[in-house]
Parts: sequence; structure tokens; C-alpha cells
Amino acid sequence: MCGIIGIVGTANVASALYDGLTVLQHRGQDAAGIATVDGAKLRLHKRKGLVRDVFTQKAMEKLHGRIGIGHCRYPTAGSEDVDEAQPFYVNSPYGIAFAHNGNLVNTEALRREMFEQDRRHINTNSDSEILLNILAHELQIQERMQLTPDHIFKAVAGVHARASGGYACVGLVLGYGLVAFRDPHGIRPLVLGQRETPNGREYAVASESVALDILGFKFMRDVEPGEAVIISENGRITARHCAEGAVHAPCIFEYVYLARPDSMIEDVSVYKARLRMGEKLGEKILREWPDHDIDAVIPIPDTSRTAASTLAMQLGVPFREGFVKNRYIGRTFIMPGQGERVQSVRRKLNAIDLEFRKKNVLLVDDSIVRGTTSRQIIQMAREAGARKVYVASAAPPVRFPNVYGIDMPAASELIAAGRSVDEIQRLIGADRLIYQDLEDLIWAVADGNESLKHFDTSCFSGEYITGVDPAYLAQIEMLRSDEAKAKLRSA
Ligand SMILES: O=P(O)(O)OC[C@H]1O[C@H](OP(=O)(O)OP(=O)(O)O)[C@H](O)[C@@H]1O
Ligand SMILES: NC(=O)CC[C@H](N)C(=O)O
Ligand SMILES: [Mg+2]
Repeated sequence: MCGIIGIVGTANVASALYDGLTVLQHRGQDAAGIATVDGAKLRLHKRKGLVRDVFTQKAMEKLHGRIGIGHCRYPTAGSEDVDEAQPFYVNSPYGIAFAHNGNLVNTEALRREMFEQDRRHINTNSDSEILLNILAHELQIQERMQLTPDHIFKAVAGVHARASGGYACVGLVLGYGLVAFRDPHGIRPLVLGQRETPNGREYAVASESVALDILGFKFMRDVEPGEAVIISENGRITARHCAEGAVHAPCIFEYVYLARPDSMIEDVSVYKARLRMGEKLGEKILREWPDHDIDAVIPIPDTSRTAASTLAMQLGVPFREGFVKNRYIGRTFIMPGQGERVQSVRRKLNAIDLEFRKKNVLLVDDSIVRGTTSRQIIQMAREAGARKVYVASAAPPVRFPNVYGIDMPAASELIAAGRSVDEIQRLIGADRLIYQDLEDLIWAVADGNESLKHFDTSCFSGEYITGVDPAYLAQIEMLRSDEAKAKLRSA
């Protein structure tokens, strides 16, 4: 996942984009960028690093313009190089800057097609550069001097017809304005907001509603699956569905881990969905283990805290903080290499020994992916004197790669792939391991919005809503495993 944001304002927008990106930082810690339109010029600054480090005072001063987009990246395709940081830019037609959250599953076919049919050279291994070039091509073939919303909608429909995968996107078309769109299944999130200023109304789109909140934009609605929203330079907003008939299937992992708890996605509070996950998990434990001997429920900070609180309540067992997180270290799971992830768990979390001594503790995590966190945390709990260490996961076992914007491409790296719960329990060294059932997870989210009937649950179920070629899965396993990425980095 990455974070994206776009604003059509009445005054310079760079500092609002910057602030928005800082609250989307949890979606991507690898690189960040902002593009603004300054008259007829595009201003672009992007670098590797956290938002606060990428945008120096000097860089910010150059980002003039009252229309702009921003991106923070967590790579799922190509390399971690600065060349693949976003926004991307193409100079023809019109000049377009573009930011993408998600991942395409037909990248290689598109890359060939782009070159052979459309005579477009793609200069990086990024799927986002391909997506931008499709949009550019679909605008180009309409051969219009004067763009209208119709032309842009038609171009987005052309993107939907060719690209397969998850994509929430925001683009700047120079001389025209901003366009935001989501893939036909609405896999990745995107919301729309507005705010009134003395100079008139301003619009913003962002991956999560928390970005609108902190900027003082009023949440209007989610951009709908397959829909494109266009906001012209002079603030006229138009929207249209550019893909008909696709099943709406938002990514359920957003609710489990990716999104901030204070965000609303598809009218569902992420926080409340996590509370319900804890409740359901508690019910399961009481059902399957009525005579449990748990003395305390302890969350593995940060994301699992919400679910752990209701789980403890359900069990009637005290909720205790047993690990303290160093707030200056980022999220472990979205770090690019396994070495960094392992080190980071120990540096990030420290046990409060007294909370463990001679107790049977239930450690709760939102999800267990590679098992990096749970393995170490269980050991730390034992070192702190716990008698029994049980583990519960608010999500079901992650057994299949994610191909829509979460970097878990190699089944071989997932601790639950091809393993039973007993085997996983042994591997992580727990005295007992309990996972949420998939139907309960779905209930926990869907209970917030009855109109949500489907979700992308592929990493739990192996069912890919867009369909996915087994050759693609084999290819990403080969190219994007930690080992492959480490080789690439040292090359
Ligand atoms: O099994 P693993 O491969 O270790 O992945 C799962 C862990 O990674 C995430 O934590 P992270 O530290 O990224 O972020 P958080 O502070 O938001 O919980 C997630 O919350 C789990 O704790
Ligand atoms: N996590 C994402 O959304 C990644 C976007 C894009 N696939 C990239 O690798 O840059
Ligand atoms: Mg965590």
C-alpha cells in the first residue's frame, strides 16, 4: 500500500499536501513525492525516505501552485530506487503527473503492448509508470486540443479495459485539473472531501479520511469503484462511473492492519471494525476453550490494541500493556528487508517484566504474516517470566500472496502457507495459537455497512477477484522474495 493525496485549492497547496502525507505515512515509509502545477509548469520533488526528511524547507519553497498531488511509497513492484518514487510524469499529451496506490497483475503484457502497439517506452519496472502511460495513451488517441471531462472519462474507461489489479489513482493534467479514480472492484481506498475558504471551495482526495480530517476538509464520500472524479482548475467537479458491472470488493486487510483506526473506509469505521474483530475472536476462544487459564490479555503494539481491548472484555480477563513501543521507529511489516524487520522488532518493543512474571498471558496481534513479530515477542514474554504464552490473531492465517498493493508476494515467506495451525504454533513457539475465522472477520467489517457484500480476502482465501495468472504468481515469488530483493539491492 501507498498513500496518495490530491488537492485543488485556492492558494498554494504544498504545505497541506505535506501535512496530509504525514498522516498517510503508515501506508508507505520508503519514498515520498509532491507535484504541483505552477502556471504552465510542473513542479516535482521526490526522494527516498520519510515525508519529514524528503521535504526540506528549500524543496517546499519551490512547490508553488494551488493544484497538487502527493504520494508516499511502499514498493510492490520494480525496485526501491528513487527512479520509481512517485508521482511519475509524462510530458505528452498535455503533461500529466500521476500517483498510484495498488498493484497491477498484468504488468508484463501491458509493458509489451505499450511498446509494440502504442510505441511508448516504459523506463522503470514500476507498474505505476505503465498505468500512467495507459492513461496518457488513452487521452492522446482522442486528439483533442481542448479537453473536456468526457475525454478524461473515456480515457479512464480505456484504463479499466486494459489494466487488471488494484489501483486508486490521482493525476494532474496540466492546463486542466485533477482526476482521481479507483479500479472497478474498488480494492484500494480513496475518499473525497471539500472545505470552504474565504476564496472559495477547495477539494481533496486521499487514501484515507484521516488526511481530510487533519486538513479540515469535510468528508463527502468514497470515490466509488470504477468511478472517476474530475476537478477542473477552476474548481468544477464532475464524476462518472467508467466501468460497469464489476463486483465491489474492497481489501479486507485495510481494516485488519493497513489503515489508521481513525479512518472511515466505505462508510465503515476502521476502529469499530477492529473492536468487532476482538469480540468475535473472544467468542471463538470461549467456545473452543471454555476452561482457559488466561491471566491477562496483552496486545502487541500498535495495531492490535483495539481488537485486544474487546477480546479481553469478552473473556472477562484483565487487559494489560506488556510491551512498550519506541514511537520513533516506524512499522516493521512494511520495511523492505527481513533483516531490518527482525532487528526492528527488538528495538521497537520492550517488555514490562512485571506484567509477565508467573502469569499465563494471551498475546494478541492483528495478523501474523511472516511470523517475524510473534516469534520474537513470544521469546521476550518468556524471558520476562511468563509461565504460559498463548497467541491470538485477529485475522485468519495469511496463506496466499497479496497482489493488489501489499508487499507479501512470496508464499514461501508466509509462515502459514501450506501449514496447519499446530505447525505454526510450534514454529512460533507458542503454547497455544488461535486464529480468527474468515467468516467472522468478514462479519466484523461488513457489520459496519450492510451494502458491502464482497471483499478481497485473497491473502486468506487464495481467491483473487480479478483472476490472476499462475505465471504471474510464480514470477513475483521469484522476483520479489526478500532474497531476490536483497540481491537486487547489492547488485
Ligand atoms: O508476522 P509479521 O511478518 O511480523 O507481520 C505482522 C506484524 O506486523 C505488523 O506490525 P507493525 O510493526 O508493522 O506495525 P504496527 O506497529 O502498526 O502494529 C502487524 O501489526 C503485526 O504485528
Ligand atoms: N504499495 C503500493 O501501492 C505500491 C504502488 C506501486 N505498485 C509501486 O510499487 O510503487
Ligand atoms: Mg504490529
